Amino acid sequence: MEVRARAPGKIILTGEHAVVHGSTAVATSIDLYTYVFVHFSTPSDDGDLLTLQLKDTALEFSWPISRIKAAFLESVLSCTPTSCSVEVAKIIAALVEELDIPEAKIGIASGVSAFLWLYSSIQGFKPATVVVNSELPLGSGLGSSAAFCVALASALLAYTDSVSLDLSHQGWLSFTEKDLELVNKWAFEGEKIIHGKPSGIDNTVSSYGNIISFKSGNITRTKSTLTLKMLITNTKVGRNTKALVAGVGERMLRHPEIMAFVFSAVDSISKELTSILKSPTPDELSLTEKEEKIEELMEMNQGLLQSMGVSHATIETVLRTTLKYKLASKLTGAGGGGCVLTLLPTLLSGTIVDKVIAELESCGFQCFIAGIGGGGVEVNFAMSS
Ligand SMILES: Nc1ncnc2c1ncn2[C@@H]1O[C@H](COP(=O)(O)OP(=O)(O)O)[C@@H](O)[C@H]1O
Ligand SMILES: C[C@@](O)(CCOP(=O)(O)O)CC(=O)O
Ligand SMILES: [Mg+2]
Repeated sequence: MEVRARAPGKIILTGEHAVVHGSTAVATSIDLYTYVFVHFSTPSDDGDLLTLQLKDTALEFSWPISRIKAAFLESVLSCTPTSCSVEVAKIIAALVEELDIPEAKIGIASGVSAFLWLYSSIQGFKPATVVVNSELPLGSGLGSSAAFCVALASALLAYTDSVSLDLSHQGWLSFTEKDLELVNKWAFEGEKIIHGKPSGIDNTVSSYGNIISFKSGNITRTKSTLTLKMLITNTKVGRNTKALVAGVGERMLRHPEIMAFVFSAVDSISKELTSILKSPTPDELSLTEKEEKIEELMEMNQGLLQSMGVSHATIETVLRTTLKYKLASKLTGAGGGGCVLTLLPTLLSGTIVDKVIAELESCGFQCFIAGIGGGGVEVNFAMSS
């Protein structure tokens, strides 16, 4: 029995961090995917191992099923999405500790922990080989952690009675709305292990795709009347979402009144963006006006993110560089390095785009334009690894 799942990454247009504290955020899927392939062992297969191959980091881990059973003491198998208890988190941490992950790749430990929780909760103690690879840069603000959890939850649920999928379907297949809700809830449990306190926006966009407005777990799908073109610049400065989210939480505790105003301003920015995206765009003039308004909202959001303490010297360099070409930018995701978005207005000449990309790349950054607003997670029963 084999299945492959693919889940998209995302960009947050407005509202990161503030969304963790109850503000509205607007995000959209991008056409870069994380793939999870699962081969469930059959009696004819040799061995009794659970193997995890992480292609992006060239790491492979194997556990004898007996070792996992002995560590967990009792089954955590569950039909409904469940949070990892403190006791089980300790057991998983001990299993991960034994792996001796090299210090340079230690960020992967949280992903392996999320894997162990999702695997044992959805599949129990069964031998299998799980292979993960991604088109997304890891830890850069494009939601690789959520895409990992969504693809993993989807592949692990695919053959269970909890979802209804046509197993004879050839090619990529979507889940029903009800099944997507289940996938999304399981993925959120994985994100909790990786992020500590996720808002849930990343796993929701990765599950459902498209453009969404998200506030305190409530999702509004937004049908945009304009096609946004965003340049994504990866500063290549690695960072960790969990630490950045915790940092904003601490600033909130130190300055509750001020931060409440900051979060409320972000909420208004996201609401205004949603209404701009939804309103009709009858002609070129209104398109230009809308793009100018979006640029202003992005600049204001960036200022507020700076006040939350999540910008970075490299992000400021991208902002300064794009401003020379009269282009507006903001960080996307957790910040502290990672990726920056620059709106490329529809009427902007290709020469300017080429020039700005060349200047950003001369600073050592990596630029790309991803397709945005595509569909969410899908599974495929016909593709081998
Ligand atoms: N393809 C992958 N393989 C292994 N672990 C992954 C993969 N994608 C994400 N992860 C896990 O997610 C972490 C990155 O998540 P995070 O800091 O939230 O950044 P982002 O979600 O913006 O990429 C990685 O350090 C790792 O633990
Ligand atoms: C900072 C935050 O708003 C987004 C984090 O996104 P990413 O992991 O940096 O891709 C956190 C969250 O919403 O859970
Ligand atoms: Mg993440």
